[in-house]
Order: sequence, then C-alpha cells, then structure tokens
Amino acid sequence: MMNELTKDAMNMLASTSRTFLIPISGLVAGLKEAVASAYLCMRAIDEVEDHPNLPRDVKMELLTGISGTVEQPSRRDALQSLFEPYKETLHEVTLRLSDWIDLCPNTTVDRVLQGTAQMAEQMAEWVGRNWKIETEEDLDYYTYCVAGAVGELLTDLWKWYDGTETDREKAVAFGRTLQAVNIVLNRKEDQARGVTFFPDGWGMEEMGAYIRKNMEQADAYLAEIPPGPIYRFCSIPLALARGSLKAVAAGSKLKRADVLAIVNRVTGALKS
Ligand SMILES: CC(C)=CCC/C(C)=C/CC/C(C)=C/COP(=O)(O)OP(=O)(O)O
Repeated sequence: MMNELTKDAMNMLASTSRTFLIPISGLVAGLKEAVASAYLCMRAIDEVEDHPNLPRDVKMELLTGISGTVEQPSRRDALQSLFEPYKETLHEVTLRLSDWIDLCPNTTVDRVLQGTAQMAEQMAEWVGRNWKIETEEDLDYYTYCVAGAVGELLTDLWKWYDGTETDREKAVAFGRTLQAVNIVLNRKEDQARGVTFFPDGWGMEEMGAYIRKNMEQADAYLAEIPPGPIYRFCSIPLALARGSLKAVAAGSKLKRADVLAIVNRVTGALKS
C-alpha cells in the first residue's frame, strides 16, 4: 500500500515529468522513494532556475537560500520563510520541497540533500552569469551541474540500494547526453527568451558530435548494469533521448503515443 506522501509524490511526478514517471514507477519499494525524492527535489530547484517571471536576483536568493538550508535539520521552517514572499509565484513542486525530502529513506537522505544543495548552489551561479556558454568547457560544466551530477547521485543510490556498482564517469556522460538532447529540443524556446546553450560558433553539427560522444559512454554505462529494475530505469530515458533526436532530425516531436511505444519496446526487450 502506498502512503499519502508517496501518492502525492507520484501525482507530482505525473504532472511534472514526461520522462521519469514510468521508470520511477517501475522501481522496487525503497529505491522508488529515494529516486522519486531525488527527482522532485531537483525538479523543485529547476523550476526556480527556469521560472519565467522571477527576476534574476530573486532566483539567486532562493537558490542560494535552498542550498544553505536543505542540509540543516531545521530546514522545514527555514524553507517556509524563504518561500513565503513568493508563495503565489512558485510552483507547487518547489513549495513542497520539504515533503519530497521527507519521502527519502533515512539511510540515504543525506546523499540526496548533498546533491540538491550542490545543484542549487551551481544553478545560482548559472543564473548569475545568465547561462553564458562560450566554450565546450562551459557546456561541459553546465551539463555536469544540472545533469551529470544527477548521474553521480543515481550511481550512489544504486550502490546504496543493493550494492550495484556502476561507473561514475560514464554516469556523468549519461546525464550530459540527456541534457544536451534537451538543449537541442528546446533550442527555439531558449532563443526566444534570449538564452543559448550552444557554445560560440557551434551549430547542430557540433552539438550532434557532442551528443554522440557522450551517448557512446551512456550506452557503455547501461551495458555494464545487470538485468533488473535499475537496468530498465536507465534504458528508458536513453531510448527516449534517441527517439527524440530522430524526431527532431525529421522535423517533428515525439508524441505521447511515440513515448509509450518506445517505453514498451525497451521494457519488453530481452534484458529485463
Ligand atoms: C546514470 C543515469 C541514469 C544518468 C542520468 C541522470 C539524469 C536522469 C539526468 C537528468 C537529465 C535531464 C535532462 C532531465 C530532464 O529531462 P526531461 O526534460 O526529458 O524530463 P522531464 O520529462 O522529467 O522533464
């Protein structure tokens, strides 16, 4: 039986994530709460970083404030005061950050909090520099901050759960792959708000090469995981990223039915 908090978390996942509801739902109890908690904590700060109507200084104040308080035992009150002036503006996933932390099993919550604090601090830095990306090194740092670090966190959660060992460096490349595909998918919207994640002089060709380089390592990461729920979890976003790239190349986007077809294909495949 699912408790109320787990139900709320799964509902929030359903409304915030196209990609991760299915893979997280397929995890075993315990690991499911840990990964759902990590997803929602990071989504909570991502919604601040990406917020369309919050001024830059407010985003920085909120992200720095979150980073400085999440690891403290008294965080619930501190976060409530931090969010209070913006409670009409912030997304519910952000306002309920303390609940998502409570969802995480005790024996691994510190790792999730460390990852959240680090990402919030680094997002504040990126907001401060207006996401200025000039070189491949800048892009690598950005994709590390918002996605590669998630790969590291997941690697630690697999180990925590049942001792499954996976490669940290390849996990970072896995995260970078997903993020770089998103950058391609969102290019027009990003341009419309005056932001570009393409380094100076880069077009689709260079970004395609960046994605391929990282995707090779993501494939290698997956190949090293034994069959089971962790393998299935990782295979879904990677297959969706591949499918999305194909769709973009053909000038379209994945529709809900395409997403389901891809998920069915990979979860029904041999290594399950
Ligand atoms: C080892 C391993 C599995 C590493 C991967 C780490 C990971 C999950 C990074 C997050 C990357 C990312 C771009 C999430 C948002 O995707 P989205 O916009 O497609 O998802 P959404 O539908 O949830 O918004």
